[in-house]
Amino acid sequence: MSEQATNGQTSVDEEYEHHGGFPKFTAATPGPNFGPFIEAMRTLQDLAVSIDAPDDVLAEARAQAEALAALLAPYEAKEGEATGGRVIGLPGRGSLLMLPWMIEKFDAEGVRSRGVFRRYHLGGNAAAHGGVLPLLFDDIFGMTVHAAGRPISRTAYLHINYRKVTPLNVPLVIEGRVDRVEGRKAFVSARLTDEAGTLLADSDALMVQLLPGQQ
Ligand SMILES: CCCCCCCCCCCCCCCC(=O)SCCNC(=O)CCNC(=O)[C@H](O)C(C)(C)COP(=O)(O)OP(=O)(O)OC[C@H]1O[C@@H](n2cnc3c(N)ncnc32)[C@H](O)[C@@H]1OP(=O)(O)O
Repeated sequence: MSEQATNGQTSVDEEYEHHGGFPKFTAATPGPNFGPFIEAMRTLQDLAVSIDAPDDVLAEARAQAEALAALLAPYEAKEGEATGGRVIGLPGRGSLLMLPWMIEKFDAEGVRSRGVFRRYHLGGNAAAHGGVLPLLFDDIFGMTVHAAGRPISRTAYLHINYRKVTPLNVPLVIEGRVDRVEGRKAFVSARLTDEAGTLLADSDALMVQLLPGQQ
């Protein structure tokens, strides 16, 4: 823990601990039902984008979905306290927004993650939607700078080369690394391949370290 500055301002070390204006995130350890609950929600997302059901079935589904929302609404928590996104051992860290991929490697040399794009990621003609690849790359870059020991940074730019169509329900691998650092700037890159090593997309991005108090 850093020392408190005598003039009442926070010290540089404390600003570092707060990672700019970000809240400090700690890992969550939910009960055993959280992971299966999130997986069931993903299956629902797959079905919500793929069903062709009669209206009486939709009426029943709507009633059940509204009942589920009413059950959960009293437990809404603010950022940094909600469980989703803070469970290291779950796909996508237990976040429904993130790709449901598992981190395999997380160190200063780089981050590797493996998973599949699912039916709810469909863009067109059996390929992943082009808009979900930046989500995957941006998340791997956030983790990559974190694993490299850099303070919380924001993505200033992110460039993607779509080399081949990205298939659904096929195990894929993404690897990210820090290429170089210039002051607040970390230049990062990542590659998305299939398990045979075929390149599907690659990306490079600039992650800029936040200043004290910066949102
Ligand atoms: C245990 C529980 C689990 C936790 C385990 C997970 C870990 C995970 C951690 C969370 C990780 C969060 C990760 C959030 C990731 C996002 O938030 S992504 C969201 C999308 N990005 C944004 O919203 C960013 C919006 N933009 C901004 O906020 C500001 O533009 C920025 C990027 C902070 C930069 O603004 P600034 O601080 O005013 O800096 P500025 O002086 O303009 O630029 C600094 C330098 O960068 C250069 N630069 C800035 N922008 C650009 C650009 N677009 N192109 C080229 N150069 C640029 C400048 O030229 C300058 O260069 P130098 O002159 O110093 O050489």
